[in-house]
Amino acid sequence: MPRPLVIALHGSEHPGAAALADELVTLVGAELPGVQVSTAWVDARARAFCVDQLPVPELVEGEPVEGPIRTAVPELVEGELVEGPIPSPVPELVEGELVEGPIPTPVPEPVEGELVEGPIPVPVPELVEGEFAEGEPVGGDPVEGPTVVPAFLTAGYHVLEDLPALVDGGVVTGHVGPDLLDAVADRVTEAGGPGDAILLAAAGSKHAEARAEVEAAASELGVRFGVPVRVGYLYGDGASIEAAAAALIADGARDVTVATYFLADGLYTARLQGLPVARLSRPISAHPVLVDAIVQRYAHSVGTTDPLNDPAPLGAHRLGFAGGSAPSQQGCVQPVTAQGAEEFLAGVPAPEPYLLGLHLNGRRVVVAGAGAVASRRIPQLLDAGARLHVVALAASEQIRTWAATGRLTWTPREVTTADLQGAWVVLAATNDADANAQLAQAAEAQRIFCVRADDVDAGTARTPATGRSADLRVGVLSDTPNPRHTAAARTVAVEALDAWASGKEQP
Ligand SMILES: C[C@@]1(CC(=O)O)c2cc3[nH]c(cc4nc(cc5[nH]c(cc(n2)[C@H]1CCC(=O)O)[C@@](C)(CC(=O)O)[C@@H]5CCC(=O)O)C(CC(=O)O)=C4CCC(=O)O)c(CCC(=O)O)c3CC(=O)O
Ligand SMILES: NC(=O)C1=CN([C@@H]2O[C@H](COP(=O)(O)OP(=O)(O)OC[C@H]3O[C@@H](n4cnc5c(N)ncnc54)[C@H](O)[C@@H]3O)[C@@H](O)[C@H]2O)C=CC1
Repeated sequence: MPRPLVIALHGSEHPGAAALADELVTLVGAELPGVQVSTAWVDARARAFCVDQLPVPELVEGEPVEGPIRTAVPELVEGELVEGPIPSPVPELVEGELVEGPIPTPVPEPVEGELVEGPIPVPVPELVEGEFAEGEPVGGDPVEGPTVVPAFLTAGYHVLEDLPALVDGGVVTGHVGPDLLDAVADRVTEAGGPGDAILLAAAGSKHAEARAEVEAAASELGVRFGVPVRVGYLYGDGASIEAAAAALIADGARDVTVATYFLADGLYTARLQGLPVARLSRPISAHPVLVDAIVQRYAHSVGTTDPLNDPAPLGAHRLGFAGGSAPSQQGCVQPVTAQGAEEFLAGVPAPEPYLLGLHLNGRRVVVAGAGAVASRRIPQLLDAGARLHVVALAASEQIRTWAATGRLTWTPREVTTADLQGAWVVLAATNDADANAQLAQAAEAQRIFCVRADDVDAGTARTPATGRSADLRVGVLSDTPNPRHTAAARTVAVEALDAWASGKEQP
């Protein structure tokens, strides 16, 4: 029974918000066959408007949600597209009983009036004020509660306080914002930008950390497009959008593109129309990058055995550009140059790796590739208690066995930088140098240590030969990486320590 997915959106009285919710349910649902996907709006007044069509006061960020969170799942009719945000009760299904009324997806080919066979999917949850309903599937395993993916650009009030307080018995993943720069950049290009400067238009927040996320997005956009970028806020502290536009113009910009840092059109984006700029990019909307970010977070959450204790879900993790042209200083450790080698040979001491014992118990470690190298290193990571996520096109028999017995998760597909979400360490051990390079670069940007199996100097860590003697752990690296020499030295060290220990024990 796959865990249901709830995509949490801010919500707005503007029809753009409901349209986005519908599109996301369709597009994300298509990526996650068999998973019940719904949306929920966090903002109470926006929801009230959409559900009841009542006028609402202007939205004010930072106010608690009152009343129930409602999913935007409308009455479900088999064979018809979901339209509109109005929820309606869906009958509970009982195995062996006649199905009456509308049939909730994803019942496999349900026919009204016929007996339901096989496992019964959890019904669309009946909503309880202040929490998500917990469904008990009839005759199946208990459902652990939904995975809630906050479709928010920054971790401000709603993501950090509001949403976690509302979710009971499920898991809230990290917000999607850190993954969406590619989508924002696409929208800028699509609009004919960037021109000679970019004005990044964001909602704003009272949380300084949330504003820092926007500033970081701005600087990454600047790197990508090579033009000045300023942030302008439509709400909250920080420079207003009008002030930021004026500042860009005062700096000489004459061909400004507004990069709209919103998921959908809403109350705020209307204000962008009056700005003295050359062009506006459209909101991110249902960009494939957003769909992928939601799918990835869901996939990670169901891959965890202990989701509520997962150190990752609420974290904000900035991802680099997937396939983008980041500058070299954002990449990994500089490759060894001819000059570097000469210096080394001339006796200039080279910086050496710092040996550290990592406590990985319960921490997410991502392994890209599942061949010989991954298979050799995974046992030590399992011994350390790491929560292992393997992403690889094909996996060794050993790794498939570990996956089958729940020791780790294996996702059989190409690795992407989004897989780094929540990781503390990544092993780039595919035999695809480009994939390894992209991972290493994105890991560098997020300060996740990365071992590159195919190019030690392009990673930020390397793997020692390890061994144990009684209560001692031995790790050996060599100044010039040399696995055989290193492994042999490890064996010598372990034997010497064993002899030393047995010598001490003798009277
Ligand atoms: C730089 C380093 C970076 C990193 O961390 O990945 C790295 C890099 C490379 N290894 C290569 C080959 C092999 N490495 C092994 C074995 C080990 N390799 C390990 C560490 C390191 N390997 C890091 C250096 C640590 C240091 O010395 O300071 C050990 C110690 C730890 C571990 O991996 O668990 C482990 C001993 C395990 C044990 O016995 O306990 C075998 C043997 C086998 O596979 O059975 C082979 C193949 C057969 C052979 O050649 O002997 C290649 C060539 C690839 C190619 O040809 O394309 C590269 C790439 C390159 O050199 O650039
Ligand atoms: N550091 C070390 O000790 C060693 C490093 N190497 C290097 O490490 C790399 C891996 O070596 P092996 O494990 O022996 O290779 P392998 O061929 O046994 O396994 C490669 C794995 O990468 C996966 N893969 C390939 N492209 C992928 C992509 N885009 N996304 C996700 N998965 C992908 C494959 O499905 C497979 O699981 C090689 O490039 C090799 O040069 C090789 C031997 C030892």
